[in-house]
Amino acid sequence: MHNILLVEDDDAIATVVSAALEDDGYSVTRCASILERDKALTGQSYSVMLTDVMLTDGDGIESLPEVTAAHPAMPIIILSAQNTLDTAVRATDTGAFEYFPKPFDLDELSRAVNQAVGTRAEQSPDTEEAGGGLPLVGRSQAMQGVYRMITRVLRNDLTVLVLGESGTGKELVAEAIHQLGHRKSGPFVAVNAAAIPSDLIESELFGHEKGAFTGAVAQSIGKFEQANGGTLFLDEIGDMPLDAQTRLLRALQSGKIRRVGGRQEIAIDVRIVAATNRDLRPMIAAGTFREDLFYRLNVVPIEIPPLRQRRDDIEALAKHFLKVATEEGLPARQIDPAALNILKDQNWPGNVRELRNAMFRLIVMARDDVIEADSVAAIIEDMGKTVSAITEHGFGKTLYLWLEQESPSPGTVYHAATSAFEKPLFEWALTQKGGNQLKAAQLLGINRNTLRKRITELKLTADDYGR
Ligand SMILES: Nc1ncnc2c1ncn2[C@@H]1O[C@H](COP(=O)(O)OP(=O)(O)OP(=O)(O)O)[C@@H](O)[C@H]1O
Repeated sequence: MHNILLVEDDDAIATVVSAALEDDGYSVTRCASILERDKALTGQSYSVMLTDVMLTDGDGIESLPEVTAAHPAMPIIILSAQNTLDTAVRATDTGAFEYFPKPFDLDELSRAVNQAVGTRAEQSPDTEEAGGGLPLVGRSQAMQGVYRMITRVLRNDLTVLVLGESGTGKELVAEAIHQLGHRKSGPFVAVNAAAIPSDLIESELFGHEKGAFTGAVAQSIGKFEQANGGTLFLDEIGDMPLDAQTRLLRALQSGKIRRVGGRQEIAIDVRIVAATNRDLRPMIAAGTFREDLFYRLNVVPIEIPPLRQRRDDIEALAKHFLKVATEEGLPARQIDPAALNILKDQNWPGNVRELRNAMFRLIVMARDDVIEADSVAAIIEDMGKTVSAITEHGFGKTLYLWLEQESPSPGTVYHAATSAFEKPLFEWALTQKGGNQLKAAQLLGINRNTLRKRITELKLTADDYGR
């Protein structure tokens, strides 16, 4: 059962609030002063703390930084009769989860408590989840900040822009906003602007009517319409071509879309969450990203710090991935503390995704049940070689390393090496061109028949890249 700490010196309010919370199935510990609060907090943990601001023995906000430092995972909800901007700002500055000016609506307060309990990091020593089984692991101060921002957008439809390096968990945050928010019964639809050929983006977003362009053999419903009533996640927004940006802006401004080749305007009801790993400001300056679209999207920015700035999360994440791997059918493994320490020392340029991949590799390679420090050191060295080879020595040196590692048998070296680089190259070109071999060949600057022949030899299926 969740225990709520209620710090309120007005007896009437305290009685009404605790009755409402008890009705919701919580147990409530009441106190009427800062002194009592501090006593109640000693050696005890609570799922949520609700606190008044003006208490008989002082200011309830002033001493919050100490409370947060001692109980970083406990969301704090501030109840205040001083409805000034200053109190709201001070409350927000202390990192409070929510701020309720008095008089407040009890139903709203109880919803906020439910959400705070759901979003709170679990106290399990191994992994923590941000409510509803969502695998957002990590209890660092930095992630607490991210969770708090998430909770601020759950009960509204404000547009969110999730920022962070590649692999930091932007898509997971978008999913959390959807699944914990009031649109959770609607669809969650994701579009990756970087993965769609630029001439298809508009049709992908807005759909098209039959015959709208060559190849439009049937009517198609776009992502906006698919996401109706739910959330549309626009990933890699910085990679969207300018004309698509213009149409997107128009749709966001008017709340209506028009299918490509269509006449009718269709009203849409979607919450937008956009994400990018690019710095959009220089792109605005360079004219490759529309400034007005940026302001439309950047209503609530949520920035996820890179993993190297929240090393406290590495252990929980590593253990979480051991569990995920077992759920996916891989053997159960433990990790040695010395091995964990090596993981904690790394810089992880590919962030959580890179750590996840490293953990899966370690699980597959481990000789016994425990992942030891020497295996971690070996794969770190390996990963380091690839990254530094590419950044420091370029492609040629990377190829040398590849040859050293693979040592193809004599007489097959040329064939092995060209196949090794042709395969990802062709996959990339086909993805860029939606599986269209002619366009992929034009992009590469090679003959279409050569491409077709090599696709067969390399056992690639062009259709896999079409949409
Ligand atoms: N806090 C986290 N807890 C658990 N798993 C995480 C967390 N953050 C990221 N991951 C995992 O790391 C991987 C990358 O996350 P995700 O795809 O959300 O990153 P991203 O920032 O959207 O990346 P990109 O910019 O490359 O699209 C996924 O497998 C995701 O499940």
